[in-house]
Amino acid sequence: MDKPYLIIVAGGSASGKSTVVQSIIKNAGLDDVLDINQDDYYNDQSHMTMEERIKVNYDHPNALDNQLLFQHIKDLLAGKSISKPTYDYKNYTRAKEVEIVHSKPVIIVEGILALTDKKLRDLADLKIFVESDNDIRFIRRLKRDMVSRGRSLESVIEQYLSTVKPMHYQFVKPTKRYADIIIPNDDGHSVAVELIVGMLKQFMEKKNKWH
Ligand SMILES: Nc1ncnc2c1ncn2[C@@H]1O[C@H](COP(=O)(O)OP(=O)(O)O)[C@@H](O)[C@H]1O
Ligand SMILES: O=c1ccn([C@@H]2O[C@H](COP(=O)(O)O)[C@@H](O)[C@H]2O)c(=O)[nH]1
Repeated sequence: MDKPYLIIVAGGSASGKSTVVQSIIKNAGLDDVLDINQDDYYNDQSHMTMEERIKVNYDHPNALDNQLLFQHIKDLLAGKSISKPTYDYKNYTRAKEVEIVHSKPVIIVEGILALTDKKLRDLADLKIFVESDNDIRFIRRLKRDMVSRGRSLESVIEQYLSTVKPMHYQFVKPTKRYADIIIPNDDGHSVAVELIVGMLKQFMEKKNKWH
C-alpha cells in the first residue's frame, strides 16, 4: 500500500471541524477516508473521582495522550491497524470500548490541538484550520454540550470562561499559523470544501493510475 494522504484539521471548540470533515468526506464521495478524532485520545481518568475529573483543564495539551496519538498515526501511515481508544464525555473519561481501526488511503485527524505537536504536524500532507467567531462557537458549544455531551447550562458557561476561552488564545489559535488552508466557518464552507475535495480527487486519481 502507498503511504496514505494525511490531513490534519484543527480549530477552536465548536468551530465546525467535524462538520467540515464530514462535508469533505461526503463531497469527495470516497469510502476510503478514515476520520480520527483527537478527543478519543484524552487521558484515561477512570482512577479519578467525578469531582476531580470535572476540574481537569481539557483545553490544555497535557490533557491528551499525544504520544499514543502520534504512535497510532505513524502505524496507520505504515498500513498497520490500531486499537483506538474511545471517549465518554458524560463521564469525563475514556470509555471501556476500544475500536479496531484499519488504515485507509486518506486519513483525517481532527481536534482543537491537532496542530500543536510538531512531530504529528510534520507527518501531514495538508494542514487545515477551521475558524469561527467566538460568540458563534460559544453558542454552538452550549447547544451541543447540553444535547449530546450531557452537560448543564451552568457547567458549560463555567468551563468556557475558566479554561476553554483562555486556552483557546494560549494554545489553539496560535496553531493557525501552521495551516496551509484556513476555512472561515461562521456560515458556510462550501467553496473551501470544494477546493479540498478537488485536491483529494487528484491524489486518488494519481494513486489509481500507479496501480
Ligand atoms: N457552518 C455552520 N453553520 C451552522 N452550524 C454549524 C456550522 N458548522 C458547524 N455547525 C454546528 O456547530 C456545532 C459544532 O460543530 P462541530 O462540527 O461539532 O464542531 P467541532 O468539531 O469544531 O467541535 C454542531 O452542532 C454543528 O452542527
Ligand atoms: O471530558 C471532556 C473532554 C473534552 N471536553 C471539551 O471538548 C472540547 C474539544 O472538543 P470539540 O469537539 O473540538 O469542541 C474541548 O474544548 C474540551 O473543553 C470536555 O468538555 N470534557
